[in-house]
Amino acid sequence: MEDRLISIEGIAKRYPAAAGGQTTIFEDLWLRVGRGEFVCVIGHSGCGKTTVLNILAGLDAPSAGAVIVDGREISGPSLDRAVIFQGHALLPWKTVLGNVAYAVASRWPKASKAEIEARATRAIATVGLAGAEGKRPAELSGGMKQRVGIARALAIEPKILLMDEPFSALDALTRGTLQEEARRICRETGQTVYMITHDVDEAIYLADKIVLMTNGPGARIAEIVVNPLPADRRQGAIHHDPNYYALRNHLIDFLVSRSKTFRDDPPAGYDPRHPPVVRLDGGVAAPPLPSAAPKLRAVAT
Ligand SMILES: Nc1ncnc2c1ncn2[C@@H]1O[C@H](COP(=O)(O)OP(=O)(O)OP(=O)(O)O)[C@@H](O)[C@H]1O
Repeated sequence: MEDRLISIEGIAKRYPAAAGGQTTIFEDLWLRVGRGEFVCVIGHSGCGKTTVLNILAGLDAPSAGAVIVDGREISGPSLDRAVIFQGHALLPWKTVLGNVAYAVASRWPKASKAEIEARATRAIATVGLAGAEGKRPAELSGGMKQRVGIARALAIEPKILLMDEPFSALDALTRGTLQEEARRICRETGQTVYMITHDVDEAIYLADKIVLMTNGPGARIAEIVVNPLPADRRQGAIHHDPNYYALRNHLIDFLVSRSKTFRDDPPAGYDPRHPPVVRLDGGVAAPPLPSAAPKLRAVAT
């Protein structure tokens, strides 16, 4: 039985349309995320991924529906939910230690300076930045700044880590290293993560579950793909896993074709409250599948 931490319950987002009326960016989104799960969300630009993440962060509100975290409906930002954006948003006048300590002090306002610095120093070491505590953001590379962003988020021990394409602005080598560290840290700490990515391989490496969103307007969650790769996967070797190409093909096929056709041609029996959960286990094939897709088994949540 899943220990549910996040429950997205029928949320929609609408904006006034230029020609009058309203534009519905997405509607009737339902998703449950278990404690300790690493969820990656994939979908084309404009389908509302960032809007959903902002709603989870409490920075935006849905036009309909609700988000329940740990049994309570969220109504605004909270230190229980830390956000890591693509840009690092560090305070330029503070050192690495100062930036992380600032967040720690907001979380535990009664803690002593020594306790705050000790906690911040530990988080900085966790992301491999020991020795750089005294540097200011202008003295850091993009990868180092993003590490500080991760340290700052982790240092406050959030219930949920929300990441919006956190590695997309980095060079390939740094991105790979940070993906490995993010996965290691999140596994070691049992961190629950909700992350947006455009990078299919990043999702395959990091996620326990991959949420596929259809194109907007009126975007939906088309399905939830359970990652069949073993938990102790290694980044440089995942392409040797027998399920790797089937998974990759399935995700790319969705982005290339089904994300566009889903709205007009949803699979028979599609229920937005229970998007199909797809498992690549070589089992019996079930809809919704294009003919070229690997054998999948779809089960209701
Ligand atoms: N304040 C606003 N008023 C009107 N439309 C808006 C507003 N904010 C966002 N939108 C629209 O909502 C849609 C979803 O935006 P959002 O940034 O959530 O998409 P996304 O899937 O994260 O895209 P990307 O992958 O490009 O970051 C876009 O079409 C955007 O133009």
